[in-house]
Amino acid sequence: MSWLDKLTGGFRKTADRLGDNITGLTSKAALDTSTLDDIEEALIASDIGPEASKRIRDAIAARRFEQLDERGLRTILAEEMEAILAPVAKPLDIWGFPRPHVILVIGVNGSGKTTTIGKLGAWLKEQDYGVMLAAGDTFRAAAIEQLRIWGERIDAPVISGKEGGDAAGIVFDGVKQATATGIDCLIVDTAGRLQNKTHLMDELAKVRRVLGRLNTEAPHDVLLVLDATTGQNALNQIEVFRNLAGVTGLIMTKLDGTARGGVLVAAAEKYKLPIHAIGVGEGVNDLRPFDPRAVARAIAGLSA
Ligand SMILES: Nc1nc2c(ncn2[C@@H]2O[C@H](COP(=O)(O)OP(=O)(O)OP(=O)(O)O)[C@@H](O)[C@H]2O)c(=O)[nH]1
Repeated sequence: MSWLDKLTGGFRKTADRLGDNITGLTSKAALDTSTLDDIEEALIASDIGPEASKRIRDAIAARRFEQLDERGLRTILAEEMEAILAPVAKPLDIWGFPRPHVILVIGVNGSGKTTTIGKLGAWLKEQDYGVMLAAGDTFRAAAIEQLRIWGERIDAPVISGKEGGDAAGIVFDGVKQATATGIDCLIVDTAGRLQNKTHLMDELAKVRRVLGRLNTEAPHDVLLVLDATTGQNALNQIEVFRNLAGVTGLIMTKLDGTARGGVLVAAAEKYKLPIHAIGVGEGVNDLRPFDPRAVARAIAGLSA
């Protein structure tokens, strides 16, 4: 299956929800105010968020359509969602020296952090970059083990310690070893226990201090991994982690199998943070750079 087919398939449930919500809205003779209101409501009900939904409604109103059939409406929605998504689509750029480029990956437990790190590592390796992983989530032994398994799968070395060990120490070792062995990119897993925010903030601050001592530019990226199935809760997580850790970019995962993929558009409009990639499956090739046109058309239920 091509990646584009996979993308469209991944967004099927989201597109179905949007489709259900807009059904019948275009049968009226003219696109009047009440139809525009209904379209805005349908978008909000599709997790696209109040800000983006209002913006899309205003854009449709400004285009002064006499009438639209359903396919026409889907096309306009795709165009307007693309206009929101395009400014935040930003491929990860790991150029720059000195090496290694350090990516800190943050997010709540279960958001798909470890899987995303594995997939991201595989994607970078595909481009011939040397990749190393660091198991900075020392809170659970299972998390360390899971990262080791991903390391084996993608053939990347993994720096890890004991359960309950010092995350900053592991990151320190990671940078040292990555530097010594000429690794291009070090990807660091972190704990995501929001239950104890002070501890989490202290831990992330310590990791940053240690990194900064070794390389003033590091971490080069702080990527927040979000689980699309949590819908609006994903937006709350942006709010929390932005304040907690300083987020430089987003990766939205689990867009397959959820009807809540519209939250991607909501996040783009509300926070304007770069979106680097999206996850549409658990497999090693299921993370891809964020293509705003393809994603907007997939959400609108149009083939790419
Ligand atoms: N369908 C689907 N499942 C995913 C995706 N990304 C991750 N998962 C699954 O989501 C679950 C949680 O992913 P993890 O990578 O363990 O999440 P985590 O944030 O590291 O969680 P902890 O290890 O508890 O800290 C796993 O079963 C993954 O296989 C995705 O894009 N699509």
